[in-house]
Amino acid sequence: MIFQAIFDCMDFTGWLLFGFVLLLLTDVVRNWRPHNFPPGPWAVPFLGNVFTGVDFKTMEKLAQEYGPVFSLRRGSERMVFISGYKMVKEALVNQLDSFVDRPVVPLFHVVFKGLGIALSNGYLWKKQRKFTNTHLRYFGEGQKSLEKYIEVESNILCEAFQEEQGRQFNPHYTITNAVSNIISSVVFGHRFEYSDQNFRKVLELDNEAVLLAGSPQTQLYDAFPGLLKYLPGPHQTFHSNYKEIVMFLRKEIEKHQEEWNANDPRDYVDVYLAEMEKKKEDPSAGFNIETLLICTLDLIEAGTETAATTLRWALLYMIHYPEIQKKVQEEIDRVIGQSRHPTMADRPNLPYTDAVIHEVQRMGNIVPLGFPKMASKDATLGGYFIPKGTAIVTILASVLLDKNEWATPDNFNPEHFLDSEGQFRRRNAFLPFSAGKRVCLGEHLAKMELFLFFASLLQRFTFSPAPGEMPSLEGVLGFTHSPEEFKMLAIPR
Ligand code: HEM
Repeated sequence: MIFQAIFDCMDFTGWLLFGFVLLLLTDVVRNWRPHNFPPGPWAVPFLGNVFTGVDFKTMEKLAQEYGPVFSLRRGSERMVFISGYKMVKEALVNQLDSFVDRPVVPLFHVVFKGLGIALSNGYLWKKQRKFTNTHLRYFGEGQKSLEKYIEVESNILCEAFQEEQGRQFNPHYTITNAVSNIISSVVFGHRFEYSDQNFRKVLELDNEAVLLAGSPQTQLYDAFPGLLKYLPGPHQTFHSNYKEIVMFLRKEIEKHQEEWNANDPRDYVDVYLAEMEKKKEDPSAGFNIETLLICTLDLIEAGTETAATTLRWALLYMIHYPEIQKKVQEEIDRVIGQSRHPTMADRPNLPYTDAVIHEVQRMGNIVPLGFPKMASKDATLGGYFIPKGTAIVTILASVLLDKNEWATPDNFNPEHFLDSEGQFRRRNAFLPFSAGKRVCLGEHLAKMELFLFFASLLQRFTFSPAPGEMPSLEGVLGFTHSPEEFKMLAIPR
């Protein structure tokens, strides 16, 4: 009776208010924080914390306020953030099976569709990762070994720098092309000339996509994919860039299919095509053309942007710290000299150079938030309850810059990786490749690339800023943390 009377005298505004309160209540009930869930800032009704930029600097501030395990809500999805070496190690290493899966990230899902290696799960992920790992490990020997490929490419890169004849230039795409040529040789059996405009376009599209992936406007897509897919915005550029990259990769695969000879496997794609024949009886392992396409995307992308960005940071730090550059060159001159190329066998004899590369990776901090993860089962972390299916972010930046682990966390200091005798010293909190079951698949390859490219460049050149233009060490935040564009001089030694 009372409700009837209220309804009878409600006007349009009253109904609007009533509808809003009802929606608000539904939102509150639907997004009720589970018992003992990690704390976090107050979330705006309906939207959650979409106005909090998910970048490592903001996340560090939140960790100071809420502790090493805290949460945010985007739309109606809750995300848990894990900060600092102690807690990240607990999550990835001590609780090895708790956070193995990837969540569906709508922005990426449009492209990767849960296939391939980096964003797949379960049986398909296990099979694809194992197959790719085996191929990378036994890629080839002698003239076709990974080390040989990197040595040859380092030489070509040095020649390209030489052609600049001491003039100022931006090394961005020459380095990216050189690094990409290593994984391209593994995957497609050939490299791309630095003058190849088609490939350059692919590298530029990828670079733009990686930058866009980190912007708050693009990330808004993850909170409201159903609505935003119809609206203009940076997410549209992101998706159309990937469309073009995928088209490029598809053409390479089609060429391989035409030329395929079961008795003469030349590269990853050829070996994968053979595996597709063998695994016909096991469709859930996912050995088919669509998964191959995404595996090549994973490898080319993860194998290019990361190591190339690290090398750009390396040159930038050398420009900023000429006395450190000089010490690296002196060590290389003493151990290798000028008459032969650096090899992996030289690494144990170049502890200072090795320490500098590690310190570049620590300060470069190129994947600050790691790759997204998901609780594979109900878990407890730092005393908080994390239900199965919750999205997890391990803040790798907070490990590489952890005040409890590094003597001078915010300063470039190769001594972090040297003992009192000047010998190389491993550090547990050095986790740029993450850890646990999802640890970077290309760690071994990346370490070879960084060492051989860096040592070859410093053997042949001295790097300095373009006159009057000391480049910034601030960095640009996208999906990766990369240097701002800079020009430099490469003076032959
Ligand atoms: C300096 C260079 C590199 C860095 C810093 C780096 C870093 C990372 C990180 C942080 C992850 C996420 C791990 C996790 O989820 O816990 C990852 C995954 C991955 N990386 Fe790398 N990476 C580098 C180079 C490479 C290279 C050269 C390749 C090429 C083979 C590669 C292939 C992959 C793949 C396929 C994954 C996904 C693994 C999976 O989900 O099972 N990475 N990398």
